[in-house]
Amino acid sequence: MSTEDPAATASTWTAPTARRAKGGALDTTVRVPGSKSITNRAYVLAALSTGETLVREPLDSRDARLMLDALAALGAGAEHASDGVRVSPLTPGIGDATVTLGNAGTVARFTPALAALGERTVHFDGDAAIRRRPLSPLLGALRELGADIRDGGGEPGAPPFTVRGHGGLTGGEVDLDSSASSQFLSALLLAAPAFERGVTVRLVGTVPSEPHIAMTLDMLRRFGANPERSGREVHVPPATLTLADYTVEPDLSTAAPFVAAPLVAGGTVRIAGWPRETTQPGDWLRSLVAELGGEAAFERAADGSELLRVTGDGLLPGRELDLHEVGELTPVVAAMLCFADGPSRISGVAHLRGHETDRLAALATELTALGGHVTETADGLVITPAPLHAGTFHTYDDHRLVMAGAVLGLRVPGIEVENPATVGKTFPGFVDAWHAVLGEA
Ligand SMILES: O=C(O)C1=C[C@@H](OP(=O)(O)O)[C@@H](O)[C@H](O)C1
Ligand SMILES: C=C(OP(=O)(O)O)C(=O)O
Repeated sequence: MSTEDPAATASTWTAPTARRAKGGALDTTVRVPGSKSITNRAYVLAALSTGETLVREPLDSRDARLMLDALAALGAGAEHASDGVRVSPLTPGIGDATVTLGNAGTVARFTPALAALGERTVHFDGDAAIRRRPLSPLLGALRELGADIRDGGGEPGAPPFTVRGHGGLTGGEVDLDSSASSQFLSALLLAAPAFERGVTVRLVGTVPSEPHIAMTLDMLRRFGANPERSGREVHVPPATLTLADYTVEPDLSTAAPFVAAPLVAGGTVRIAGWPRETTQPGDWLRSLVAELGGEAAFERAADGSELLRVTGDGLLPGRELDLHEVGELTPVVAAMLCFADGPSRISGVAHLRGHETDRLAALATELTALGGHVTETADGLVITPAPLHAGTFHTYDDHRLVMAGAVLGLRVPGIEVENPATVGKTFPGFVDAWHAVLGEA
């Protein structure tokens, strides 16, 4: 998997219709790769630990490789073994280093603090898209906590920028507006055990993607830190991190199009390894299935492993959904709701304008171009039922738009998904897995 800008490999993919599925209704099991959010947190926490950590079943994708490359540039080690990736801690080092961000929010937000803890001069830059994504509230907070960060000639507080490491960060109290991305808060919390005074973050504004904050706190605890949250304050005292072994869960947000498939096309799809307890936002899909008239139930496979069985009949009601906590699911959910028999409204996701692309604008434009009646609001989308037709679905270098295009193709022949390779941000094997689910492997 290349970490080159995927725009370079543009082509189109005709998303298969479910009509072609063997035997009519879907009936299959799919295994999705490891969680991007958990994998990249595990790598960061492992790099901050005192000993080696074996990260089992990690995601291998553009974002995960960018994170490993970033940590290597900052002095950590990563050895690919048959049972996972062995990450060894950051080492001090001098001279210049470069961190390539791609369009990975987790790399752009989680690694600058690590550079400030070291002694290198580290240059950060990435795809054109990451230069437009919000970062400045985080860089401002890091400066207040003692980091030496210099703008690199573009927009202030955006890539390119340089972090000059002076061997550590004082830390302490800081105000943070994390309303544009929960990753700002996660970034401070993940690095805080290594700050001399830890950190106390006083939150200004509302933080989206709440499950991702719960994920950060949970993983900090597993690595030995003691974060405490009280109202709008989060405190992480200094701590020595260590964890020998960590197993990554399947990515439940990557599972979203596979959960959508039986609801949109009718039939059953089983998702292997769905955890009974998790902090992942994708777990909310189980309640969405019920709300949309389908069924999602845990099942045990013949080999004893857990599955989530999702069943639907292709009939979907319109719904009003606040996706503030689960924003990354919006593209797939919007695609599903295009097939509902009544109007729908998605709200609470203004921050999606700062994702891989402006997802609200992209979804409204692309779904309208295919015949849909989809309009943007300040913080979401209004979707009114209308028949869709064949056409090109532009994906704006956004993996989740590829997944949304696949869902549209289930019921609309001739959806040409532009640049399917960009899905490699989180699931390089997505197109093959999708064909397999439709019985076309
Ligand atoms: O911390 C994380 O791993 C993530 C947090 C969320 O970011 P935002 O809060 O910016 O939406 C989510 O959308 C992103 O895909 C992954
Ligand atoms: C917003 C997303 O990614 P990132 O980690 O780049 O923010 C996403 O995966 O939907």
